Amino acid sequence: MEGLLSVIEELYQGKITASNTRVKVYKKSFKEHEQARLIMVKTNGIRYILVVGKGSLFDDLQGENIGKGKACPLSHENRLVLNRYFDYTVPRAFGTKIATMGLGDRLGLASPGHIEAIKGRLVKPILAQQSIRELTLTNRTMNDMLDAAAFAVFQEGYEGGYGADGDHIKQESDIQMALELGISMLTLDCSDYIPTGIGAKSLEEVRSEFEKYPKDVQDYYNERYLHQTFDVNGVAISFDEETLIKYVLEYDEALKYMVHVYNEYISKLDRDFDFEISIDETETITSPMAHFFVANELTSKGVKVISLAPRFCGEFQKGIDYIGDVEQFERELSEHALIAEYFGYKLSIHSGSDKFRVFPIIAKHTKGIVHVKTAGTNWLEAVRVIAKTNPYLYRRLHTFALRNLEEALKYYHITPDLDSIAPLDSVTDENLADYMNNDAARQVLHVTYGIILTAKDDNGEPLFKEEFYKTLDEYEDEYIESLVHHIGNHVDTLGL
Ligand SMILES: O=C(O)[C@@H](O)[C@@H](O)[C@H](O)C(=O)CO
Repeated sequence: MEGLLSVIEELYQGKITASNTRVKVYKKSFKEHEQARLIMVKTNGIRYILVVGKGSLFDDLQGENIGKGKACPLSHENRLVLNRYFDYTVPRAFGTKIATMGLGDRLGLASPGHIEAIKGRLVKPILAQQSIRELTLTNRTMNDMLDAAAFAVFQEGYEGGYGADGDHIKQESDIQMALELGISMLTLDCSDYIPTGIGAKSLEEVRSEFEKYPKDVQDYYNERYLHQTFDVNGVAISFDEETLIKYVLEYDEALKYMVHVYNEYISKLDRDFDFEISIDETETITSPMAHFFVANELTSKGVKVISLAPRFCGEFQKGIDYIGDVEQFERELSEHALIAEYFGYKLSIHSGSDKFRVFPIIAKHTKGIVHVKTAGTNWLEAVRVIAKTNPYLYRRLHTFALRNLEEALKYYHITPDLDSIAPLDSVTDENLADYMNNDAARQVLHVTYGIILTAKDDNGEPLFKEEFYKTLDEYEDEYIESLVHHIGNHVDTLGL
């Protein structure tokens, strides 16, 4: 609480000079509401909202009395108070008319940089975006994610609107929980309902599986798709028996789940909402025709999606550029984009971090109406700051990540060439950050975030987490700069 008294006094008098060197004042956060004045500050690495004045906002914010005001911690309860008084701190949906960018923040520290990076661009930020996998691996809750984003928005005085995505949710209990907590977007991960290997089966094999479906279901699909051609914004799509049956076997169960979730939860919401369907985290590549099939079924059942994430050809591995045939990608992407446009939703690009080779293609065909998810790359920028500012910590993280890679591979599919990672003892402290320019090192550090952040020493104390946070706190401006540069490059290359 050192030094807060003088800032509270200044706030009371309405002239913040921020001359107190023990307290960092986030001047952009200054707000007046009726007879209360607020500002965010940091002292000894801890942030507070200082409030002076009177009225219900002053009374509702909970904190310690200091002089003429209060120092309120960034608690969940105080976040809810901010949400009640300042609309811009509440996550909101964006619909289909503007591009959005998922800016996953595994540490709860990246949003100030993200806000700076997208300000004034043709894209809205989904600042709160964490998958159940990420929350589990980092031991965080959905509320931790929502609190961090709302406080960042307040800190930066950013009133342009932001979203909160319950990302890659599979279970109904998680859907319910996330909706109750106030997310504005849900990414329904249907991968558990999509069998793999269907594409490789013979017509006889798939036909005999299809024949096990009730007769009315078989008739339904045959009548809707066989012997017809669909004109999708100039692309002709028609299904032969084998293709149709394979799509039914691949997507029928997933479609049932999508319709169920939409009818049970999404359609009943009394607020605008961005509902995204994800069929990307599976080995089954979504051809444009399969995409059409899924979208056509959803539309006929009244399911309104704001975005849909197909599994594109090639590989969208975490934290590195696109792997695969770029020409084929462009051919297919152009059709995916036309299909999305035809059905009136945004194409969603998952694992969108660092896909610089294909961003111009995505920009060209989606024409600014797209959703791109990033997450791990924001964590990697944090690791870059650690490498530059705390070499000793970086060296320990690096060694630990390589030793524990096997464990992380249970959750992520990556194929790093480990031999291409220079031995740690051959790299000087000044050059440690270069590891963040090596694909294999990036991938290793990308997927081991959970293991690193939750590692404990023999006494059960955090092995890295506290020092990691402390370093980033000390170098918060460097982290902001890094993100502005890196996410700025993403946004530039995407033409947004
Ligand atoms: O790591 C995760 O679980 C998530 O960040 C991603 O799968 C996310 O959906 C994404 O695509 C970020 O690029």
